[in-house]
Amino acid sequence: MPINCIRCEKNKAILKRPKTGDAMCKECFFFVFEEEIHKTITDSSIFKSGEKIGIGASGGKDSTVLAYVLKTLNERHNYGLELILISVDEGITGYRDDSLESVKRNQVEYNLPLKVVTYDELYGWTMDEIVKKVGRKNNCTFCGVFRRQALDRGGLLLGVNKIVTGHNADDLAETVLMNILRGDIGRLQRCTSITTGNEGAIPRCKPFKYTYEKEIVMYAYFKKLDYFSTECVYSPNAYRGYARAFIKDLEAIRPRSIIDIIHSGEKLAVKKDAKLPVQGICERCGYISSMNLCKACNLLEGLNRGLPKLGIGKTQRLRKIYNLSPSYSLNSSMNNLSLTSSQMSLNEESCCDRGQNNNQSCCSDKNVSCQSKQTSNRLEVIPDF
Ligand SMILES: Nc1ncnc2c1ncn2[C@@H]1O[C@H](COP(=O)(O)OP(=O)(O)OP(=O)(O)O)[C@@H](O)[C@H]1O
Repeated sequence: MPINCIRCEKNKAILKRPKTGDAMCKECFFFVFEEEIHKTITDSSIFKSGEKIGIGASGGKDSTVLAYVLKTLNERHNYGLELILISVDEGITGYRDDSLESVKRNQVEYNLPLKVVTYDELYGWTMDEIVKKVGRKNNCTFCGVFRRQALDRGGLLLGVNKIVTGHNADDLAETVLMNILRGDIGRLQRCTSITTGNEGAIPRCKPFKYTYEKEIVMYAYFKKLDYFSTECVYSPNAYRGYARAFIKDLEAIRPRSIIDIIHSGEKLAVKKDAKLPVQGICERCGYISSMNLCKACNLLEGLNRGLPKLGIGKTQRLRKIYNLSPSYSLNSSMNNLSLTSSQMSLNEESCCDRGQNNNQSCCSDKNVSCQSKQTSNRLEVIPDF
């Protein structure tokens, strides 16, 4: 016998909410799904009116739904935000080129500006080329490190105040679990925060922190959103895959498990005297780093020197073996970061526009290009945006 929607009590229920098991009609599901995200946003005061927000848009389901829902909520609740899509093209043939086509269609559909930054322009390497060099085993390390930085670089070029990503509750629960398994208390402490990166780079926010992946898929399906759903052609992160499978098993028995793991992660406190990595900046490119050289610079140096394993694993030890000093000057595209697609040079943007503390003196005029050689390859971090 058909049952009625638990919320409106009028329409026929056509779905069962994965998160709660509630039987609902389509319209009520859309509304509660969106309003739960609105509550997450307002409870944690993620945004301030007038801010420019970059949406990390990969063309996948999470970021497509994120763009659609943020646009909806921005209009419905008058957030007063300027929304921009930022896509990173890692240079993965048969994967990112196709997913970027979805982003471009959504850009038109949602009437939002789009900025695409590419690994090729930023680092002088595409992922296809990197995989040829390093093989399939460690390529996810390169991709993850470069993507994180590339999104920040795109955000800096556009002058965004924050970047939002489509990381969802399942992703967070996996990350909590992985950090526990690795005993990584530094990351464990940070990973459940809805906003990260306040200490240096552009703050990153996760409005889907409590949103279940299954509900995102359901929402995208019933809204008929245009997204790309193929897995990356290069080997997936195996370790995360096991954590994911374990969490899916737990969810099947008890859907609350996902939220419970996130809440446990939030409640885990780190002893005051525990030694945590100290956040500084990379002495080569200026990006946030707890070491002299950031991970991206290490990986890039390895690639450019024909030592692709240099940045993987125990970097410091490998640098000693290869007798490499952190101040070695890298003659690569990192030293001349210039985004041809926008005709904007990071060199100018970074040292002139953003006023990083230790570069304050390099120039004060917003429109003047700073010629300082020393700072020319620095990615500006924004201590207080
Ligand atoms: N190439 C990219 N360009 C811009 N943003 C990206 C890119 N890849 C990932 N992101 C951002 O990081 C989030 C998490 O990425 P992840 O690789 O885990 O993919 P996912 O969980 O499949 O998400 P999606 O379904 O949006 O692709 C995405 O939702 C998106 O906001």
